[in-house]
Amino acid sequence: MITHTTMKKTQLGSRDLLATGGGCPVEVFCRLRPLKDNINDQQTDNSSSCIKVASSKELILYSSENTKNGQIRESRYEFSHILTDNVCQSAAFKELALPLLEDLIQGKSSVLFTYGITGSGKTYTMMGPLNNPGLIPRSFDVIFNSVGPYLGKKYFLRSDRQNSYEIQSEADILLERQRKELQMVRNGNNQRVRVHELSNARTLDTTSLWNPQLNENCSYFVFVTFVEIYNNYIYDLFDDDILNKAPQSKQLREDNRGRPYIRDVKEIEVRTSEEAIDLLNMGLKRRRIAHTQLNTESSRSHSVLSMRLVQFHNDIPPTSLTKDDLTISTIHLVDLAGSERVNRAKTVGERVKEASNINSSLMVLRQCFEILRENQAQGTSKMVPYRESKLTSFFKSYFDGEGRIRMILCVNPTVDGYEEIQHALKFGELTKDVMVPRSLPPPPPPPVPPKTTRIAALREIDNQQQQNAQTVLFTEFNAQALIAPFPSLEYSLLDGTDDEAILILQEHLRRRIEERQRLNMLIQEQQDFLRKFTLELVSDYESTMSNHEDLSKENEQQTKTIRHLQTRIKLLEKSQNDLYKATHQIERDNNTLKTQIEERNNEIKSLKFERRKDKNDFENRMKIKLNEIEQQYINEIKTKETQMRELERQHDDKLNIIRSMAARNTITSEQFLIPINSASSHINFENPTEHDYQNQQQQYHRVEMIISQNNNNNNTPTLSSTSRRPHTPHTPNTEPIHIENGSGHAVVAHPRQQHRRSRSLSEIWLEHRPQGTVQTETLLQPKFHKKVYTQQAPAKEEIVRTTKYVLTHQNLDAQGEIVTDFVKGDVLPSSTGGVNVIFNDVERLTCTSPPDPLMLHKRCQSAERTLQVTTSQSPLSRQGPAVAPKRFRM
Ligand SMILES: Nc1ncnc2c1ncn2[C@@H]1O[C@H](COP(=O)(O)OP(=O)(O)OP(=O)(O)O)[C@@H](O)[C@H]1O
Repeated sequence: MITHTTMKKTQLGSRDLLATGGGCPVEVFCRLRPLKDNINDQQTDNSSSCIKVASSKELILYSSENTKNGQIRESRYEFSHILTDNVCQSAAFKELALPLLEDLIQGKSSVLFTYGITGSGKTYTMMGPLNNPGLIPRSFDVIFNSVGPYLGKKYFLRSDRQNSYEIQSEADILLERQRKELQMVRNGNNQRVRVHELSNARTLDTTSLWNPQLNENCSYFVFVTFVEIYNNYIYDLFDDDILNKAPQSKQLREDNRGRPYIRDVKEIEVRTSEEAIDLLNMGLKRRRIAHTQLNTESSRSHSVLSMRLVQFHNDIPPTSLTKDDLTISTIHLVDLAGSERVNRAKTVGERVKEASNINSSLMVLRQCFEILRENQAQGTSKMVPYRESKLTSFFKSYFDGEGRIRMILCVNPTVDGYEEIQHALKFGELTKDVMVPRSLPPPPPPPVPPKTTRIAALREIDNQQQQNAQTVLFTEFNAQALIAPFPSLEYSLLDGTDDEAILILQEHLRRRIEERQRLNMLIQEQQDFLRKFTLELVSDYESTMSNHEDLSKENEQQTKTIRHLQTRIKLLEKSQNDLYKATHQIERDNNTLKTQIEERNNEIKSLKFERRKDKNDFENRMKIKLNEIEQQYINEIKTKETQMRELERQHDDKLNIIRSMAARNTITSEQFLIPINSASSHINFENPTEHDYQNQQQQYHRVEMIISQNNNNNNTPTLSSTSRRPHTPHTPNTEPIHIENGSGHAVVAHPRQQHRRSRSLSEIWLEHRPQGTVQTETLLQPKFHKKVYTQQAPAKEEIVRTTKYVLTHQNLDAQGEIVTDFVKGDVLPSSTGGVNVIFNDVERLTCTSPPDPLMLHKRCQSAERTLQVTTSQSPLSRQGPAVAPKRFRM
């Protein structure tokens, strides 16, 4: 029965098993390398050791640099066992590998790693030199010393290439043997001869395996495979194709029980230690090594030598033997490539790539152990990254409990590798705490017949053979009797009457007849036996043939299934490759997009930066411009202020004149109300604007009109001199002026609004009344003391003699009434000797039809302060007015 115990373990799960106490720890042994290289007899660069062995399980590591307070830093590490530098190869073998070989014979699997930094003695420990072999050659010796006498027939088992074996028929065995011999003849056997020479040169390990449980009633078969994992690709070191320039890497697969196996790997049946060591040496020659600064022969790949022991009980007849009757156990001896720091090993080119691959696969191994430990210590269930490297994928089932795991931590205790040693020791100590599920014990062996039974059986066979031989001898004896010579009758036959002779002859003939009858009977018996035997044979043959046919059919069926499965696998592989390609493409696209996004982001950043810079520039320019504009406006305002002051000064002069005139004149009509604080009359004397100035001008004009009317009507209230407006508009007198009219009503006038134009007698008016001007019948007419009248455009000489100019202009308004404008101006001499007329006033006389008397009455009642004059009292008669009554508004 096959005793691969992995699957059940895997299904149970390591945590469950550990929880139930079913785990066993990874055993970590530390082997110290002597400082002096025994082989090359070279002293290493740094001859002082940084390691001191404290006990068989503990060592102390000393730092090369002192601490701050001048003390040497030391750290302690504990392992399952420490092998000091004086432990020889044989002792190391007994300590490290022998227990695993005992397990192997008992049907248990295991894996033994050598781990360490480059040049620490891993290959030395595993392979060793010819005269001082390492663990692998010694393991071969011990295994063949133990099971050698009980090896089964060669080629009886053939690997199914999926971790199991098929049982071969006699014919298949014969064919296989012929094939192999033919192959050897074809190969010229050169290589084998050469490696045989090597194996003969080595020192044989005579250690015999003490194994009381070795079952002598079993047949044993030993198979070996040898692969290397280089740059995360698996190569078969037994495959001659590896000598090609571009060797094909092997795929890692899982069998139907989830155990990894290497597809199409060459598994060679070995019958002697020499044969195995020959193969080992052949593989080693093919393994990739290189010269580095730290090791003249540095392994650039992880090598895995797997020795598989298959056993079955002899009491099972070969014809009824099945796969399930086989007990298969494996030991994997793994020589890991050394971790190395590129700057220390001074590697370049291809070596750097190798080193990075080595380091990364070792890192995955470390991560697996670390996560396993974390999961176990903290009860977490983090995913263990087995699949991240071929090395860990291959041994995944061992982490799940297929067998024991042992690790030899090789250390070269030179001081200059302190940090790396510390790293390796830490890892070793951590690994020691990792638990792997315990392998299930192999199934109980089928009842083994006692040794005596076997011998008795052999004796029985021997007796039977002897009996058969005797039967044959007996038969031969009787045959001799059958041809026994007649008795001598020379004398008797001469005389026909010789009765005595006749009697003798008769007797002889009678005996011969009897003998012949007996022989005939015997022959008959033999014939019957033969016939029966032949019939049995025939029937056996027929049944065998029918079985054979059945098997052939089954075989065909299975071959078809295999082919079908192979096709499917190919298809799956193809689709997997496609998926890989697609994934790679997606990754590439992804990277491209990421790069593009980064570029865009950078562009956006630079644009933002530029925009911010532009904005700052613009703001600065704006500030400068605003300052300039502000300055310009301030200058303009100052100029305007100066101009305004000048105008004010001129008007002050005029006002002074008006004031003096106003002191002599009276206001007659109470209807002439000067609006006080109305929107139109409001002037800001503090900061007078052009509009204020115009308003002021209009007020002057009104006052003039009032004065003009007063002169006509002689019905005037008195304007007290105290109520005159102040001299300057900047210091306005806000007190109202009280004016009494003739009817005793008090009217209020604002002193500032009582400006009037100068009426100095020195003024000479030039009245320009164009031809066709209609004489209106208005009551109010402008009056000029001294005036020159003209209908034409005045000549320069006429204007020079005058100081004031007035132009009478008429037009019709929307109601068809005549509107008369008196446009007035000051005549001022110009600097070039001419004159300028500066127009500064317009008086308008407007005629409007009178409103409804009722409405008029109402309006008079209201407190509306509008200046109005009613010139006609005639209401609307039935006949209608001959001349429409007029109302004048100023
Ligand atoms: N225990 C030892 N006794 C004597 N010599 C040793 C021992 N261990 C290692 N050496 C020597 O040290 C040198 C380096 O050893 P080895 O090649 O085994 O290192 P390694 O760890 O396999 O290195 P790499 O990882 O680079 O392959 C070899 O010359 C070897 O002979």
